[in-house]
Amino acid sequence: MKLEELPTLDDIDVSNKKVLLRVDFNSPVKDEELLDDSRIRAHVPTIKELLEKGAAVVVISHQGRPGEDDFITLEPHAKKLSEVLGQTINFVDDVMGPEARRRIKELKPGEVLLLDNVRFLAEENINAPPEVQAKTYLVRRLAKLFDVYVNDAFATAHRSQPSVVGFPLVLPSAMGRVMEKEVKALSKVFNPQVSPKIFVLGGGKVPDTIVIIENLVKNKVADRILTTGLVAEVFLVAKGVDLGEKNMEVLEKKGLLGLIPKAKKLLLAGAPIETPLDFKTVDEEGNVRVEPAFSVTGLIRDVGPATVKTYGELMKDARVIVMRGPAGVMEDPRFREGTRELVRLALESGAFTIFGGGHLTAVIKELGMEDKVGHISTGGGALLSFLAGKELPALKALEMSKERFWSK
Ligand SMILES: Nc1ncnc2c1ncn2[C@@H]1O[C@H](COP(=O)(O)OP(=O)(O)O)[C@@H](O)[C@H]1O
Ligand SMILES: O=C(OP(=O)(O)O)[C@H](O)COP(=O)(O)O
Repeated sequence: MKLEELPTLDDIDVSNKKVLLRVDFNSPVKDEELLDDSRIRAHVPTIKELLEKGAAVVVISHQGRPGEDDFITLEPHAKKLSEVLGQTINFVDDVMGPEARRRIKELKPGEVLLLDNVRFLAEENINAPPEVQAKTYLVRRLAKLFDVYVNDAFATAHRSQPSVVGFPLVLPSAMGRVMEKEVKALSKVFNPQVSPKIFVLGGGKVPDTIVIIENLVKNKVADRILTTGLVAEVFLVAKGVDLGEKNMEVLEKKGLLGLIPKAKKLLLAGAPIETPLDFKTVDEEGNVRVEPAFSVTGLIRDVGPATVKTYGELMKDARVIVMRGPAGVMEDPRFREGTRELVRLALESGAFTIFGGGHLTAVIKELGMEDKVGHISTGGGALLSFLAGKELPALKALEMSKERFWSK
């Protein structure tokens, strides 16, 4: 099935219906506060449209992952949503317990209820095929309270989790406006014929990024891959560079050392992967300095100026630049410069730019350069999986839903 053939809000009747709307409100967080509200704002048109069409809208999302600092309640998201929607949002600190179910049942057309972080449920943290996820407690408990399921969470479309792929198998389903816009825009802007294509990949989700790099290389999508963030550290170690005890400890604690053989394999196969020349580091006394990548003594926090310059030069040759994940720990203003400069250089390069992930969206806004961007995706991993030619489970599930409910 072609993606354009998936049902949208134009194809479903939601008047007086109870709609379960999966969004991605997952936002950068510091000290339990939201650092950026772009993802919340992005879903407002879908929510407004459903309300205007007479639906009672129950919104479901995740935030962070268990064990991470950003794994928090959606209470701040509810406050923000009320503000940007200009309407009071009902919030329940529960997902499928008696209180949540009571509030869902009582919700009236024109009202919005936000459930709490769906990853508070163990089931949501497991990836499995749609048929399996349709049988989870979450889906069995909640599906009977709804008439329609709408998936607007493009940024989570690469996850095969119950709230993404389980509901479409048991409820008539459609894409929300964000999902529709992303899928249509990316299919249009990402022309396989236009090259060179440079991918600048950073951030902290290294296992996902390595799988994506494998696909980018296998399908010959990327002409060059410039690594930053923790992704770069793994590739440097794979090249045999000694990053020092402290950085190796970080990689070990994050469970990233196991990825080194995969990274080595990619390098040995001649994958066009570049690594940073220098880093901004911090020592135990809190002194920040720039150190060459091959003789690092402090804790790596950002890429250094030589890396920015070299990557900037390489980006000048690109016709398409895809960037995802920050180059350093940009939550700390002392380590924001690498990410900011790389974003700026990409935007000034003249290439068509595609940015993904919550952190970079925040930087583009901060630079005030939104008008120079080719496409800002709400997704990071989902965007790259899509561009690397992988099937997105969320779309696959919507396709299965269409076959089950729409062809009758
Ligand atoms: N060298 C580094 N060491 C530790 N953490 C890093 C490093 N570089 C980036 N990070 C962290 O990666 C996180 C963002 O990664 P990720 O979630 O993959 O990006 P995004 O949300 O933009 O998709 C940030 O919290 C940032 O602090
Ligand atoms: O922020 C997200 O992905 P991204 O960092 O790749 O953009 C999505 O909310 C998915 O989150 P996950 O990678 O914890 O499944």
